[in-house]
Amino acid sequence: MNAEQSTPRPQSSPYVSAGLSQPGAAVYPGLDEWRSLPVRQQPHWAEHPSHAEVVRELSALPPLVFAGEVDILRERLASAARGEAFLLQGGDCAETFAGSTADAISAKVRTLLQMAVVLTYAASVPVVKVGRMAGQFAKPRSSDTETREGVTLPAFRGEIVNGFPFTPEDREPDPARMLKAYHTSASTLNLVRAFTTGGFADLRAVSQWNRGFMSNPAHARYESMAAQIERAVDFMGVCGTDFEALKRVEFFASHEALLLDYERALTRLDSRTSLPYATSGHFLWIGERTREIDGAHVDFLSRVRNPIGVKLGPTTTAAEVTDLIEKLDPEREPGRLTFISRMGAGKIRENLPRLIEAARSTGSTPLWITDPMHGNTVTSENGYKTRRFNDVVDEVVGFFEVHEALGTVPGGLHVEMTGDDVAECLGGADPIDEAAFEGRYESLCDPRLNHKQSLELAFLVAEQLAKGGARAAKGTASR
Ligand SMILES: O=C[C@H](O)[C@H](O)COP(=O)(O)O
Ligand SMILES: C=C(OP(=O)(O)O)C(=O)O
Repeated sequence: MNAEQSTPRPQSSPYVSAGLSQPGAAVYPGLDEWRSLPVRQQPHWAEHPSHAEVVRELSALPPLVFAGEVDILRERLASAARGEAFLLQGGDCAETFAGSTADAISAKVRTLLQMAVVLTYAASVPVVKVGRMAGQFAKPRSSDTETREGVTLPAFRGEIVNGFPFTPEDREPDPARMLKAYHTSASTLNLVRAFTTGGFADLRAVSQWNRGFMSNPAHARYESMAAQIERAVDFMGVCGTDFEALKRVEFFASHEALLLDYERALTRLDSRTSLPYATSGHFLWIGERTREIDGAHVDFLSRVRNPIGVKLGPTTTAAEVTDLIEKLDPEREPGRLTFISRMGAGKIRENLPRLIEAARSTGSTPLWITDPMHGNTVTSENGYKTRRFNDVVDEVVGFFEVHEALGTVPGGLHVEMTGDDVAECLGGADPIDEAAFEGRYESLCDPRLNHKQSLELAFLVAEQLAKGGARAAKGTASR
């Protein structure tokens, strides 16, 4: 595990000490077991005067996603694990309440749809689209505190916990923020659902998704691909094809299941099966700092039916991988478990193979995806957290190389990105330099790819996928 983790601090809840589950929350055997385990990266707010009331209110609110949708995503992820689809997962490092505007959500969704079109068209592979959005409000931190000019305050842990401004009032964790996160997630999801089913995502509008974005090389390449797609669609129209299927896209929401008070309060029993689902998002992942096998996060997520991801950093051992499989996917259920490797460009080729081999030895076929962001964070000369686009690309290429060498499936990409024209990651075809950070660095935590860099990465991934597809086809032909 990571040396950055803070000390485990078992926490208690008034409900647990009373031997009760939260009023209104799903009651199911084992769902509260996590409360007796070491839990990392939580605010210490159980004694806050509004904590119990907020949890009670959250427990009574409607689910944000439905169990049936979650089951569909599990099936889609199973196809990706078999190599029949590719998972594209992306969004902000940390969503913000004020930043959850219609324009920002639209730009993010359009960018993801553009990336998906590039992957689908250039590599002939269906893309499972998952936003890192409508719930990505909690952040694990390397340190519990932050010091500026001799003043030490609690670290910013995402707007679901505390505020970003460096004042004692803002940095004080406030449970009422969980309600704000819930309502912001609900309005974001509402708009995403409208965008993806109400005509905005119609494939016949593929070139319109480019409108409003700054012109750049990836943009021009996209325009030319969009024109080809539109010609093909027109041709199909002339042939009498029914376009209903092109009008809407499936789009799922995901976030790191970090804040267990929130996740537990939003867990509901599915009316069809009476099984527990975390209804804060379709896909939830466990972060690199909270994936210890005997910890609260792994235990809690082992008990819900959602597809679960686990981040695997450079120190992950083969034994940790097999233990995670036994705990999170004992039935070896297709689509249940996704491993998100985030090794760093310099380490992936050496570290990933033994983890894949370990998983293979258990008879499990998890979905393997790459997060080429989190292992490649550096600090710029002018003091910003950043990532070099070339490192991101190198980690992606390493991921494909490792899977090709082992004959396994490189199943997806997980990126921190935005549809906005920010300057947070260095490089790209229309290069961002350090000076640009001064006016256009907006992330409250980690650096994101901007719209151009995201599109450029999609073209590069599509090339890798197309090469793999061509090799597979050749292999099949010669068999
Ligand atoms: O997004 C990931 C983590 O929350 C982030 O990298 C932690 O950053 P820190 O090391 O600045 O706390
Ligand atoms: C914290 C994150 O990543 P990791 O757990 O891989 O560090 C994240 O994806 O926001």
